[in-house]
This record gives sequence, C-alpha cells and structure tokens, in this order.
Amino acid sequence: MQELLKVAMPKGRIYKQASKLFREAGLAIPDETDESRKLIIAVPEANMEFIMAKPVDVPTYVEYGVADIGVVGKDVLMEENRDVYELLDLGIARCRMSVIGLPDWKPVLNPRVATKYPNVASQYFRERGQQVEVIKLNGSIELAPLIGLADRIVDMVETGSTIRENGLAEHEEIFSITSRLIANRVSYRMKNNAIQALCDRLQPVIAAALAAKA
Ligand SMILES: Nc1ncnc2c1ncn2[C@@H]1O[C@H](COP(=O)(O)OP(=O)(O)OP(=O)(O)O)[C@@H](O)[C@H]1O
Ligand SMILES: O=P(O)(O)OC[C@H]1O[C@H](OP(=O)(O)OP(=O)(O)O)[C@H](O)[C@@H]1O
Repeated sequence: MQELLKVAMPKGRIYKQASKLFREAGLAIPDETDESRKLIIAVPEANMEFIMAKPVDVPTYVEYGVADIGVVGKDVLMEENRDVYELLDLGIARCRMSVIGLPDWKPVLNPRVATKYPNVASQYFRERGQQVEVIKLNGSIELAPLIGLADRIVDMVETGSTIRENGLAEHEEIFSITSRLIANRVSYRMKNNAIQALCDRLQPVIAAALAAKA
C-alpha cells in the first residue's frame, strides 16, 4: 500500500476541470455539482485525501507540507513565488495575463496600474524600466480604468468578453496561463512512488485532452 497523498484542490472555477481530469485518471472525486460543504474528501481506494482550498492559498498549503501536492494556476504561482516543485502542466483553465486599458490610452508619467497581482505587475513594468504605481484590488479589476482609479490594469483574459463588454482593449500579453500540479519539496522525495504513480495516471489523460483540442 502506498503512502497517503494529501492533495490541495482549488475550489471554484478550476475545480470543474481539475476534478474531471482526476476522475478520468480513475480517482473517484465528486464533480462540481456536488453541493457538499465538506472541505476534506477522502478517496480511500486511492489512499488520497483532497483538501478543498481557496485557489490563491494552494501554494501555501503545499509549501508548508500540509498538502503533499496541489493544483494551481500559473498566475498564482508567479504571484506567490512559493518554494514548491512544479511537476505537470495540466493544460486546463487556460487564459492569459495581460495589460489592459482604454483603447485610446496614451503613456503618462508614473501611471497607476490596478491589479489582483501586484508582484507580477511590478516585476513586468520594472523589467521594462517603466515606473508605475501599483494599486492592489481584489476583483472587478476592469472597473479601475473606467472610473479613473487607474490608467491601466493587469488582469486575466480568457474569452475577452469582460474587456469587450466594458469597452477596454488588451494592450500587451504578459504570459499564458494553465493550471499546474505542484509538490512539496520534502513530500516529493518521501512520497515519490505515490506522486509518480499519480503523474503516470494523469499524463495520458492530459495528452488525450490536448489531442482532442488540436
Ligand atoms: N477567465 C478567468 N478568469 C480568471 N481566472 C481564470 C479564468 N480562467 C481560468 N482561470 C484560472 O482560475 C483560477 C482561479 O480563478 P479566481 O481567482 O477567479 O478564483 P475563483 O475560482 O473565482 O475563486 P475565488 O474568487 O474564491 O478566488 C485563476 O488563478 C486562473 O488560473
Ligand atoms: O476574458 P473573460 O472570459 O471575460 O474572463 C476574464 C475575467 O474573468 C476574471 O474575473 P472573475 O470572473 O474571476 O471575477 P473577478 O476577478 O472580478 O472576481 C478576470 O479577472 C477577468 O475579469
């Protein structure tokens, strides 16, 4: 019998796609229609335990080792910069991080940039030698340039509907995003067989999903 694997799973929009992937890999975890408020879901036949976490907290659980592995967006990994291993690109929850603003935006001195991702935004503009004032918001970021809080925003674009419906334009793409499987550094060594076995189950499912999209 392999060691118990604790997996931090993001609640919310990634869960639907991540849980489908895990089910296709043969792990009996509930789908997104399950209305249970349970935060810890045991899958005894696979000797796994799923911890239902807020997406942005997944790397924290994994770095501290209370979860051995986790599923998290590349955006959160870039922002949180936690000391974890990135094992697999799961190819799900695809979107991109971009600089967005009004279509007729003109460069100004020391512009204000609103974002949920202050570290990503600061690093992006610093690397380009542009001085900006970063303002942290927690949601509805597209409001900021519309109501004059910021000159531009750094946020995610998936279908583009939010920026279109609000008369905004995508100025620059910063990086593309998918969800990743991450591991705690110690767990990766101590529970290597179990982690490797899970990766081996997930990999063909990821490859098949990619092939179906191509
Ligand atoms: N259209 C999208 N907008 C935002 N994130 C997306 C989108 N598509 C995929 N994602 C991915 O989903 C992850 C979680 O999204 P988000 O931060 O909006 O959390 P949530 O599921 O709405 O839950 P919460 O609001 O509680 O944090 C992001 O980190 C990103 O990797
Ligand atoms: O290109 P689209 O398909 O329109 O997706 C992008 C939007 O989705 C996310 O917002 P979310 O739904 O998480 O809301 P919030 O950030 O305002 O809470 C993101 O912050 C964008 O606003």
